[in-house]
Amino acid sequence: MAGAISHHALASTQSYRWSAQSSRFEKRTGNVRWVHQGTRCSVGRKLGFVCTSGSQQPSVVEPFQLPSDANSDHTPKKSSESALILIRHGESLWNEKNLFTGCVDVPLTPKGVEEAIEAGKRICNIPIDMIYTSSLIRAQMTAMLAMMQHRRKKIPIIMHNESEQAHRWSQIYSEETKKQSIPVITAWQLNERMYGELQGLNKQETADRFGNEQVHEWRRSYDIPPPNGESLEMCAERAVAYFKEQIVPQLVAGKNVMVAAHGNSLRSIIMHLDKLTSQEVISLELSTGIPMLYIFKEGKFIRRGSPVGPSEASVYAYTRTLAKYRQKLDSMVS
Ligand SMILES: O=C(O)[C@@H](CO)OP(=O)(O)O
Repeated sequence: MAGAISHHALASTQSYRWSAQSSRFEKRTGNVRWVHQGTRCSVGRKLGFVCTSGSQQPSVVEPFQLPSDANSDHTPKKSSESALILIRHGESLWNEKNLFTGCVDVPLTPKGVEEAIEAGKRICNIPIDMIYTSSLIRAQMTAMLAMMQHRRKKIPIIMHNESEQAHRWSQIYSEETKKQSIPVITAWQLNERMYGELQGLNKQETADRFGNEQVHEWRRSYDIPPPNGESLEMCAERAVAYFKEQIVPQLVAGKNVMVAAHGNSLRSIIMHLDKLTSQEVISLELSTGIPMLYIFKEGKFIRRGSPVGPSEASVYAYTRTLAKYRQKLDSMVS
């Protein structure tokens, strides 16, 4: 039953608890709100995650092959279980100015840099084998800054496959060095939705001009595109297709993957993972710089919220492998 759920999460250092009495998550912090409806939790504004039913309570699952040494490479396992971390980039300069950004390539603000570093601290105990980012610098900065916090200290390295020459010129000729690195794949398919003629316009001024309702429809509806831009549905056609074709096979192979992308490209992926309807996705909002963890197990994605901090126990108890990996890291330090 839904009342059995107790999840920790999300957008701040506080934890949130499911209340059986009120049938909803009761705490609200900053711009995060959770609303529960029925056994499948839906989505309030600034969603941290969609909660799960009682059958998906945090659990320690059967072990599979553990990394024998956390200092060694995190060898992908023949397992049906792996971790997926989704993270929206930290605040960008145009988020700060409240401008429609879409595919315009703007960097993070100092606050966005802080958010990325903070996000990295939260996931610093989770082994990551591969990173996918969009082709936009705000997502790439976020991924890199977050990885700088990882306790394992592997180096994220961007794979340059844009031409045969770029690929050849970036070869690494040391297996040992390769083992100490994490491949970063950049893909335009994970870019923010193209906002068309709204790109560069102020969101408030646009709402004043066209009305709140119209602008909300452009920003959050599933199938209504902004003028000459992409609807969420159009964005999903490329982002979800890429996710299924390129990222899922890595998870199936037992690799742990981080995806650093954007509000709307991630909304479309979360809509797919959580099987949200086109109505439900309207109220799905993602905060900047908040990592969300899914466990991929036996072909299913199980939402596990966000590590509140590096020392939080619950996320690492979701699978025995994550717990063991963290123990190894702890023992290396002590
Ligand atoms: O401007 C954008 O590109 C996006 C994300 O910042 O805005 P919105 O939240 O309105 O989809």
